[in-house]
Amino acid sequence: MLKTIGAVLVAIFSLVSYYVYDLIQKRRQLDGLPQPPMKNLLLGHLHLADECSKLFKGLHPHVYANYLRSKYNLPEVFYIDWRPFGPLWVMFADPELASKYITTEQSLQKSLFETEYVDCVLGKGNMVTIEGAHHKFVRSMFNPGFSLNNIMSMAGQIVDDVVVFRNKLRKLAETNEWFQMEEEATQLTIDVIGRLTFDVSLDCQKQPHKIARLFRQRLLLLGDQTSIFPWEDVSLTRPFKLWWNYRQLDKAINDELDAKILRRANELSLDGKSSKKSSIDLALNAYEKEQAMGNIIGEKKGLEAIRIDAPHKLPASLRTDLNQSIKTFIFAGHDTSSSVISWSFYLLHRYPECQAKVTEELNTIFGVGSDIAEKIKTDPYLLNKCHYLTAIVKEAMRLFNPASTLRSVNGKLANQKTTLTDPKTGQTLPMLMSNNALWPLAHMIHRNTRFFPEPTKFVPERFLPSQTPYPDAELFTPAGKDAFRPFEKGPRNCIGQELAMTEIKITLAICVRDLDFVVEYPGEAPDPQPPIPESAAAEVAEGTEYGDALRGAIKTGKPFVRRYEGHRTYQILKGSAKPDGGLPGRIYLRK
Ligand code: HEM
Repeated sequence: MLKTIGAVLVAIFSLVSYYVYDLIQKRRQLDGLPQPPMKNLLLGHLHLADECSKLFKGLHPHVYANYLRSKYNLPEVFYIDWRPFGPLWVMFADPELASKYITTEQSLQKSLFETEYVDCVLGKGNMVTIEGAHHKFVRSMFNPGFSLNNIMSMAGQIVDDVVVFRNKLRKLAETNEWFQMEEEATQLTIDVIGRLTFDVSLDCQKQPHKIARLFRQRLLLLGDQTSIFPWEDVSLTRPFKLWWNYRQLDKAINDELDAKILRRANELSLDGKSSKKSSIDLALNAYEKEQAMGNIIGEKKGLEAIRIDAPHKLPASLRTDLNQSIKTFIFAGHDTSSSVISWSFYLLHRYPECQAKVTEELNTIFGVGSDIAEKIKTDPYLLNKCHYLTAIVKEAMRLFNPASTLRSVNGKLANQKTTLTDPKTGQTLPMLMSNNALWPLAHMIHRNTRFFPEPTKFVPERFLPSQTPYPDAELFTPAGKDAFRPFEKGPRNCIGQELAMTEIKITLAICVRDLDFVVEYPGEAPDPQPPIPESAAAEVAEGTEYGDALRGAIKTGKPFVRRYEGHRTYQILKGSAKPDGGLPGRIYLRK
């Protein structure tokens, strides 16, 4: 017996020793590469994971690398080693290198850290995580539905949904009711996605819709995604609840899809094409055309062309692609757009001079006291003249970007570059190392002072060459062409970017001239406006009032209201980067 126990102990000891030895060898590969200081080879940068998760508790982890870069004055590509509790990160603050090696000139596969999470939300086979020919097929089927021309042709319907939103806000202003802006904006963006996808409003703004409810429930079920250490977020019932929620969501979407197919069958004109412009209509048109030409992968050539005019005629693989794509549009499109709408309201209140400028622009383009909703319906291209409004949306997304991409080098693929050369330092940097993830971190790139001087300040004019206070910024040079990347770049960029920009601009154009949103967190003074620091590292530095108070609270464990770069409305991770607390507050009619 003693012999057996002894043998087991020796085996465990040998395994642990080998594991530690292997980890230390892996950390040694980072010698001489740009990185923050390691405490020792055993712990790597885990002490920094601990520091960041305490200083920025509750915040979206995309703030960590930006903080470490300023604190340790790191170059524009650097490594952070969180193995074995996370990946070896390769962080990019240089937009040119990010596009050249990761997203555009060479477009790398999505990283496992991204695909595992997204597949858990949407199920396998969704547009965000599929690769290669399957991705090309699905993307090209949906491209027509998301083209700018098609979105502009649906502007009138988007206006109808925005008018419901504006009327709700007006009512909330009349009753002086406390509410969460992001909640209201999310119902609007789901209605807009419904319009674009099915050609009917899901009417979420008027009554709760099953699909929206199940989806929101799903995101909540996924728990805390900010935990770095596995023991921080454990739930035994979660897998079952997620499975049940998935079944219901799948069914609800299939029901809506079948209803759409039946409506389309009635709408089919004599030549067999639907004149409707929803993305499902256009995708079915594209599929039928490709199928008639024998271009569908996996189908034999010469099969008789089908017309999908009844739910049972939808091929099973196409049903799965459509169902997964609808889920993806809701996932990728609802809270990203609603967050930008929410932050734009917040920022316009905080910066009255910007509010005055946008009001002046709206008055000039649409007329003083005009019904902007009606004017956009008559001529949606008037939106193209709203240059300052567009700059506000861009600056809101620069400061509070809702999403980004994570990639990895797959050693099995031929012709893939596995090292990069940083032209500024001349150093060759490996991109392929054990368990690593490459992050062209929009949050950090958007704070790169070469392109965005005084990065923590809200300055919409920086996007307008004739008005920018930073004419020497590299944003206006070829090097700066990819510096603003809220929708990412290359073949895997956001398919919904024209829809997002159009719906956000329509919403702001219709609402912000008359409505003023003021933040109010429960139990806190309304309208918090902490000073804007030079950087996040300067804000939390020891010796500053906020930095010392924060450290005191960390030590004592007392509750503490955090802020980031001078904003109480910091970003949290819940599917995407959203405003903390759903951006709570009250709305007022402007005099
Ligand atoms: C302000 C709003 C939005 C932002 C900031 C945003 C941002 C992004 C980003 C950064 C990606 C790349 C993700 C990755 O590589 O993993 C992406 C992909 C995607 N987005 Fe958006 N998005 C927005 C709105 C929308 C909307 C409204 C839709 C559709 C209704 C949408 C649908 C998608 C889809 C389907 C993908 C995957 C595309 C592909 O891989 O081919 N997004 N988005």
